[in-house]
Amino acid sequence: MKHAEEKKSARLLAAKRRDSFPEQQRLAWSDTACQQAVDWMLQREGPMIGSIMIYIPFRSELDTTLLIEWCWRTGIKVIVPRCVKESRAMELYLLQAWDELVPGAYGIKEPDPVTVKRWDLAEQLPDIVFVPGLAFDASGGRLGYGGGYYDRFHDLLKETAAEQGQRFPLWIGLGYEAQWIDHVPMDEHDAAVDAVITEQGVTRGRAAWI
Ligand SMILES: Nc1nc2c(c(=O)[nH]1)N(C=O)[C@@H](CNc1ccc(C(=O)N[C@@H](CCC(=O)O)C(=O)O)cc1)CN2
Ligand SMILES: Nc1ncnc2c1ncn2[C@@H]1O[C@H](COP(=O)(O)OP(=O)(O)OP(=O)(O)O)[C@@H](O)[C@H]1O
Repeated sequence: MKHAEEKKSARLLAAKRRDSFPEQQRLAWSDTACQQAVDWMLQREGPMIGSIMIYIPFRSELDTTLLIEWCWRTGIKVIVPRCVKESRAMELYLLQAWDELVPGAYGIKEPDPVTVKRWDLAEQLPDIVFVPGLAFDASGGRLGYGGGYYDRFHDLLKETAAEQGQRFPLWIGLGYEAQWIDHVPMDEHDAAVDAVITEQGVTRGRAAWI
């Protein structure tokens, strides 16, 4: 990987910066950003959204609670991943209530694999995937924790979309304004986001059509 060292130091810096904001500030930004995502989903043209895939926040990540609860109230299906550490893959589950989450890999809350309904990608792809990040840049660059989980999942989605003749989901980053950086070092396997939503609104990456 060409940018391994550069990414490592960028990760440390970005994590430190994101952690430095007081929790109350982060929660306020999070709720506003979630509301921006709701407004965008309501205003965008095309068929109504049927399902989203979204992360459950850990550490100082943007808190997605408001967006998830809005989807539940609106009848939009909420799909949440679970990490399989051995293969660095993600399994998907249909989340319907908070008590379906249990402590999982890396201390992230994940759907209880024993009781929660599995989501079969081959049957239906989510319409939107909201991805977490340590930092984003204006051309869709995204810096993650380095597990490659979302990049690998992006490949799987691509294959599945091609096999099933389904539309590829919108790939949207969620973060605070404070998470913009000038340039995210991107390797060939890195998936760029179509847009980033923050408390200030939607910023399109290379996909001006969103
Ligand atoms: N909420 C949430 N869920 C998510 C992600 C995420 O970023 N946020 N992921 C997005 O990919 C995956 C989890 N990826 C992770 C990868 C590494 C570490 C981690 O703790 N890394 C160590 C350093 C690793 C090492 O090199 O030893 C660390 O940061 O201290 C955590 C999560 C899947 N689920
Ligand atoms: N599509 C892929 N197939 C196989 N390995 C991959 C793929 N994408 C990434 N990897 C591997 O995963 C590791 C982490 O990649 P990278 O540093 O880009 O992670 P990241 O995008 O920051 O993390 P994440 O997506 O988990 O937030 C690298 O070793 C990389 O080679």
